[in-house]
Amino acid sequence: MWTSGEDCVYSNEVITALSQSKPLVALESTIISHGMPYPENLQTALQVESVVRENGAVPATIAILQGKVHVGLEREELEHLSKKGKSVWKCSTRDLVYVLAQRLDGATTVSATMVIAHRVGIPFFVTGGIGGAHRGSERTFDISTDLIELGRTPVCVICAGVKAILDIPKTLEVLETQGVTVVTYGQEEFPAFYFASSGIPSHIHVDKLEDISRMFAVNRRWNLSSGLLVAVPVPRKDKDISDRIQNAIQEALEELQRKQLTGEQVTPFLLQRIADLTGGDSLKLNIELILNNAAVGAQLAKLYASRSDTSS
Ligand SMILES: O=c1[nH]cc([C@@H]2O[C@H](COP(=O)(O)O)[C@@H](O)[C@H]2O)c(=O)[nH]1
Repeated sequence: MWTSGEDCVYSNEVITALSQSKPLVALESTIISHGMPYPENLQTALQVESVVRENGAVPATIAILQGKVHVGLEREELEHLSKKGKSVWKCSTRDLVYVLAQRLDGATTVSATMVIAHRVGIPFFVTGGIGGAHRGSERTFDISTDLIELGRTPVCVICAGVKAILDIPKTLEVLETQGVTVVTYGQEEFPAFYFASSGIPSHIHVDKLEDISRMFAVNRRWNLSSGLLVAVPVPRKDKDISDRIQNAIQEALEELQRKQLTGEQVTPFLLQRIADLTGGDSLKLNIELILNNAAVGAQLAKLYASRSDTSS
């Protein structure tokens, strides 16, 4: 446990869980500030935490507030981040030292949340979708740090696959290069966030959470530096919504090209445009898939905590 009270503040719920070795699930905060509008972001963050509790684990939403790492947020802190939205620093691994040193507020992305979760000893982390290799990344080099962090931080990340706004085959190639084990839960095809189907077969798929728990136990026993990425298909398979989201993705990508946005602005812009163009349907699906991931992640954390062959 990271005991430096100077830099790290734990919520009471998280402190108790850590001291009693209860299963914990880390949650990111960029999804709250940059991934969704207010008030849906606040409602979703609270719901995700409830789903984690209902499934037998303790939620630890991670963010940086006035230069301190918070592991577990109180309601007013969640409200603060939700309302400040995109004016909060989008903090990926490269930004951590700046945001901490300047005593800023930072919403942690998948990469920074992984770094912090690992540091405080939380092996499971639930999110919606990870960042990836953007379309055209062979020219722009726009590849999310999330993929690199997965290669060097041994945390089990539960997501709904990789968004179709990204280049999915390239994303999987980069993960392979980084030595990341990617496993799809419950189907053969790798899921594409809004869509259960991507047309791309998974390198590894399993049907039981016990298999994933055992894989992560091996990862930890071998002391690997890489993480385990678990892809959980979105539960709703509605052809009509899928078609509308597919069209919206095309339109949003064309707008992106015209606007010439780059770097950390790309993902929030696309998510917002797709939500606008689908009249909020993509946002509803986004919320559904995160809640589903939260249930799966909490069950997995609980299962893992009951193993007799692990120490963490
Ligand atoms: O559906 C979502 N996917 C991803 C993100 C966030 O976007 C980050 C990736 O950003 P970039 O593509 O700039 O690396 C992820 O780590 C995550 O925090 C999000 O808010 N919503």
